[in-house]
Amino acid sequence: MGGEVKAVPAPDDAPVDAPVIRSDEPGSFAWEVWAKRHPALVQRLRDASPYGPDGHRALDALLAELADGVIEPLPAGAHDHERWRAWDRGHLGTSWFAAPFLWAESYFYRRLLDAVGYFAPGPWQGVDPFAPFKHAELAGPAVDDALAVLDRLEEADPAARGAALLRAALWGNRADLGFRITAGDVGAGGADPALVADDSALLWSLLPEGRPAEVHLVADNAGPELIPDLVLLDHLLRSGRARRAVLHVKPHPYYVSDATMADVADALRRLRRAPGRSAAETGDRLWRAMAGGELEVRAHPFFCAPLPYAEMPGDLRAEFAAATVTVMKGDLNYRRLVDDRHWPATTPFTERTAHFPGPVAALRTLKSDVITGLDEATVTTLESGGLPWRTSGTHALVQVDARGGRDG
Ligand SMILES: O=P(O)(O)OC[C@@]1(O)O[C@H](CO)[C@@H](O)[C@@H]1O
Repeated sequence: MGGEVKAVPAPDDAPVDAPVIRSDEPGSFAWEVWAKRHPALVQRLRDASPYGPDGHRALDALLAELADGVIEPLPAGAHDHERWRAWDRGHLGTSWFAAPFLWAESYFYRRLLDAVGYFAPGPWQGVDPFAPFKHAELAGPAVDDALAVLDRLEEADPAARGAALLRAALWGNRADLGFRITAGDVGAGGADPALVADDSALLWSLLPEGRPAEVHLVADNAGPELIPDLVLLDHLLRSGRARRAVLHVKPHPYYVSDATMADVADALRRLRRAPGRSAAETGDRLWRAMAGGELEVRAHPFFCAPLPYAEMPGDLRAEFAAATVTVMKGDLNYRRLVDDRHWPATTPFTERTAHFPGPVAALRTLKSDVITGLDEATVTTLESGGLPWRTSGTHALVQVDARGGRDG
């Protein structure tokens, strides 16, 4: 088991006593990620790209370091060496398993890019190692099938269409349900038993039609998740619920499928050439919105930082402070929003988001241990089911803190 538990600076003066999630408990979700998922990922990378001996050697060395070494710093010449020294919280030189899961995994992806020569001058510079997986997902017929549903949604009234698109963006985070909206879902508006919390009415109330809202969406995964995110932004712009939309993506490849600018461009091209009329029109509208500035993509370095959002730098804080609402997509953004700790599940979501500089909404399928904002009855039902509801992606949530900026 890990040594000293180092507290991440708290966003306020309240004592933070929930234990940080680490990876040193065999059998835990975080432990399995290191022991199984990452070695398997390295093998997939070797199979997907024809790396030379240097690449294979660097991947071998990284795997050996993960298994029984300590966390090594970036090479002194790395362009972001200083940035990572600033982001270090004393974990360099310690075991990967003892460091906080959030910190260590973020740094693992940074080191993986080094191993495959992503940043170094040479033939692999700028080549996304995860691109083969992303492209395969985007090219699949499942995306066409999912997008065909948009034609049917055109017939729904705007509120029902919005509800369906919000749900598609939410379940898109599971990356296999994207647009599989059945006719019954459109406009049904009923409670979804797989939602452990649903503040979607509060989210819509922040975006009434005709107000000059600026919506920020912090993207998670590319392809089957990013497409419904883009379609949702198009809906908000088109229905007059937003005047401007800002899409935040990662500045470089991360967590396998996280979206970068290149993935946004691929998704928009995919929409434009989709067989369904509505999908192609949506792609064209978004293309024009990019040209006109109504849709802007940004890629702040902090989106690949190993730290919670409570520690975001001032320039990013100012961007979110100016937003009518910021929508955080996915599991990792949730972990960074509420801080990656073993919180009691009934800890109020709004208590954990008081540091955020403006109204914020989380759209997340549950894929890791952290959870907040549940009521007692929901927790009892979930726990009595005996299933891994926190980590299996079978459940999802929409949680909203409409107040924003309470910690000054
Ligand atoms: O952010 P996402 O794509 O929804 O999920 C990221 C994720 O798959 O990666 C981590 C484990 O590798 C977990 O936080 C989570 O399950």
